[in-house]
Amino acid sequence: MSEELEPGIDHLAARLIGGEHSGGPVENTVDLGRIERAVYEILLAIGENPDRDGLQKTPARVARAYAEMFAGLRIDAAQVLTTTFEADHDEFVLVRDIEVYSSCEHHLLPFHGVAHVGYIPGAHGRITGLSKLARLVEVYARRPQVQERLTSQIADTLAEVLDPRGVIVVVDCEHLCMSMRGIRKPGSRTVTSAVRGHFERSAAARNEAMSLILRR
Ligand SMILES: Nc1nc2c(ncn2[C@@H]2O[C@H](COP(=O)(O)OP(=O)(O)OP(=O)(O)O)[C@@H](O)[C@H]2O)c(=O)[nH]1
Ligand SMILES: [Zn+2]
Repeated sequence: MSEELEPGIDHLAARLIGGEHSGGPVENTVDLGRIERAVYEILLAIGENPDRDGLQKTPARVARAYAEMFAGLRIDAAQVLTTTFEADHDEFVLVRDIEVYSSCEHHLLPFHGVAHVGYIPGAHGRITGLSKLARLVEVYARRPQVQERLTSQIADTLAEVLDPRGVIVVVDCEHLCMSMRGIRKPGSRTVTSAVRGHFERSAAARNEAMSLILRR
């Protein structure tokens, strides 16, 4: 079993989130060996034989998958937004339907769906690259999460770093912990929203943004 994170994994995580260029260096490492030992124990505990042919590499595979799924824990989200541009544009900017794969922190099962991220640039007219909004979603999604916190973390980081007039974030996901186990309601969606600045104060601005978010 490997004890240290393979160099390739950190690079993979870095590329996924933005890497040295926009996500900052990945400073800490995941203890792959520890995950492997734990997964080996889980396989024993469910009554499987972890040493049978098909399962021999499973603990190592799961460890690498976890390193990727939780790579966001080791990345400073604010670093993702360091590329900003001056622009005359002071109207609403929205990136819709950003695919989200996250893990619920209660069951470590996936929840997946879409995020819609919009903001109105601030008085200084600074905007960020559109892809950076999706990278911001990635950084927070690749952590053990609850959907409410994911939504507000995206909104708060945008509000802090860009100092925009307003921010609106809507996340719409299906939680596999509600679909494949427990209450077993496949297809149910959870929708969470977070508004900051102008969108908190103005119902008209909120409604206009929501109509663009919901437009099909
Ligand atoms: N608010 C919120 N709840 C979540 C999220 N993801 C999972 N949950 C819920 O977390 C709760 C955990 O409840 P518990 O009673 O401690 O755990 P449980 O016995 O496995 O619950 P059931 O899922 O109802 O079987 C469940 O109601 C989940 O649906 C999330 O992102 N936000
Ligand atoms: Zn869950």
